[in-house]
Order: sequence, then structure tokens, then C-alpha cells
Amino acid sequence: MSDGPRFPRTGTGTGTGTEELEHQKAAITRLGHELRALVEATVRTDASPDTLHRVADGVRTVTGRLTGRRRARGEIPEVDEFPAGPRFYSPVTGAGSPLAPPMRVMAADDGLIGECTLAGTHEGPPGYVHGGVSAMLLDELMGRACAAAGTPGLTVSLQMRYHRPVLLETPLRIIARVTGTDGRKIFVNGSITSRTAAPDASLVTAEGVFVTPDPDSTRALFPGLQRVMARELRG
Ligand SMILES: CCCCCCCC/C=C\CCCCCCCC(=O)SCCNC(=O)CCNC(=O)[C@H](O)C(C)(C)COP(=O)(O)OP(=O)(O)OC[C@H]1O[C@@H](n2cnc3c(N)ncnc32)[C@H](O)[C@@H]1OP(=O)(O)O
Repeated sequence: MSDGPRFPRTGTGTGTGTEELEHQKAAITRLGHELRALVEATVRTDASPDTLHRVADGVRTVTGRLTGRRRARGEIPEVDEFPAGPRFYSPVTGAGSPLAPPMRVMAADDGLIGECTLAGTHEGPPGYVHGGVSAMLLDELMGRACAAAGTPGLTVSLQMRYHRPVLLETPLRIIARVTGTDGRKIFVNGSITSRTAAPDASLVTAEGVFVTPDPDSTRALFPGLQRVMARELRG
């Protein structure tokens, strides 16, 4: 993805080669895909208690195989491009996250477009998307739109309006557009529409204010980013 300013590539300090990184990304993506299928099957199944217990035992065994070093809080994974690029474990766009639909993100003339289809995993009212999930999709895309516009920021305000319920199992289009800035504040609009039924009717709209933290706050909030930049500067 190249929807924003060039920030240093993360995590090359250990000498991980490009090819190795690509293998890592492919494996992360594959496991994310399988886990997503497991989560969806879990929330849709009417299997017997016996089966559920057996599956729970199996999953516990599999979880035990994901051993080795665990990333520290705030440590930016080697495969990520932060803050403007893909994050492999984002709960919205991360190919490796079983929580993520995942939403695909594309650059548009005046912002970003996201696409995804949600199912049982993200259900709120029966048959419809959970309102918090709609907010999560918009928050992420609006945040990414800030970074893509060259002004990365954190959400300080997100005002949601839910006009119509968002159907599950329906291809969705999410749009985010920076409408203006004032100092470190960035104003962003977003919407969710169905890509098939009435694509012009906004189902959900959002207005957000994002703030670029000042350099001191950035250092305090993201020590992982600091380490990446220091490493890049050292070459
Ligand atoms: C190279 C640098 C990179 C840095 C950052 C990039 C990260 C991006 C990462 C990835 C991108 C893609 C992924 C996106 C993911 C989705 C986005 C999220 O989930 S973000 C998580 C939820 N949000 C928070 O956790 C914020 C918590 N808030 C804070 O930590 C602070 O508020 C902070 C650091 C953001 C700002 O604090 P202050 O002390 O620097 O700024 P003050 O002075 O309070 O406010 C600045 C201006 O903003 C206004 N403001 C503050 N809160 C407001 C509000 N609620 N509504 C309207 N305006 C507000 C103030 O009135 C002020 O305006 P006046 O300069 O006086 O005109």
C-alpha cells in the first residue's frame, strides 16, 4: 500500500531480509485467514456440547504451539509500516488478525476507500452489523486518511450517525476524507454504504477530529516508533 508519506520501514535492525519478510507476511496472512474461518464457524455453529468441548481442547493445544518470544507492548512488528502503511494485526485491516474482516484500503482522489463484507463475527442486531464495529471501521479508515494526507493523528472525537442498519453478508464501501486542518487538529468525514443495494444512500456517517501529538507526546506515546527511527538513522 502506498497511500501516504514515506515513514521508515520497521524492524530491519535484526537484518531480516526482504524475502524472509515476505514469507513471514504470507504465513501471517494464511493463519489470519484460517483463524477468521474458525471464529466465524464458532459463532455460527449449532454443534453439540461434546463437539464444542473437543474443539476447545484442540484449540488449546494449537494455541500452545504459538510459543517463542512474545512482542512487548507497543513494539512495532517487523512486517508493519507505521503509521501510514499496513499493520498486520490491526483489528480492522490486519491480514493476520482474526478480528479484522479484513477491510481492504485503496487510495481515492480525495481520501481513502475501504471495502469489506461482514458476517456473524461482527453481528449486533440479528442480521445486521454491530454499531461499534461500524464505528471501528470508520475510525480506522479516517485515521488512515489523516496519515495518507501527511498528517497522522489520533482520534479525539468521533461523532457517529446511524441512518439505516448495515446488512451482514453484503459488500460494503467505507469512505474517509480529510476536510480541513487547524493547527494539529484534522477534520475528517466518513460514511458506510452498501456496494450493491442503494449505493448512494449512506447507512452510517461520521465526523471526526484527529490530533497530531506534539513531538514530546509522540515520543512518550510511541517509544517503538522512536526506536525504529533511531535505527533507520543509524543505517
Ligand atoms: C509521526 C507521528 C505519528 C503519531 C501518531 C499517529 C498515530 C496513528 C496510528 C495509526 C494510523 C492508522 C490507524 C488509525 C487507528 C484509529 C485511530 C485510533 O484509534 S486513535 C486511538 C484513540 N485515541 C486516543 O487514544 C487519543 C487520546 N488522546 C490523547 O492522547 C491526546 O488527546 C492527544 C495526544 C491526541 C492530544 O493531546 P495534546 O495534549 O497534544 O493536545 P490538546 O492540547 O489536548 O489538544 C489539541 C487540540 O485538539 C483539541 N481537542 C482535543 N480534544 C478534542 C475533542 N474531543 N474534540 C475537539 N477538539 C479537541 C484541543 O482543543 C486543541 O485544540 P486547540 O489547539 O486548542 O485549537
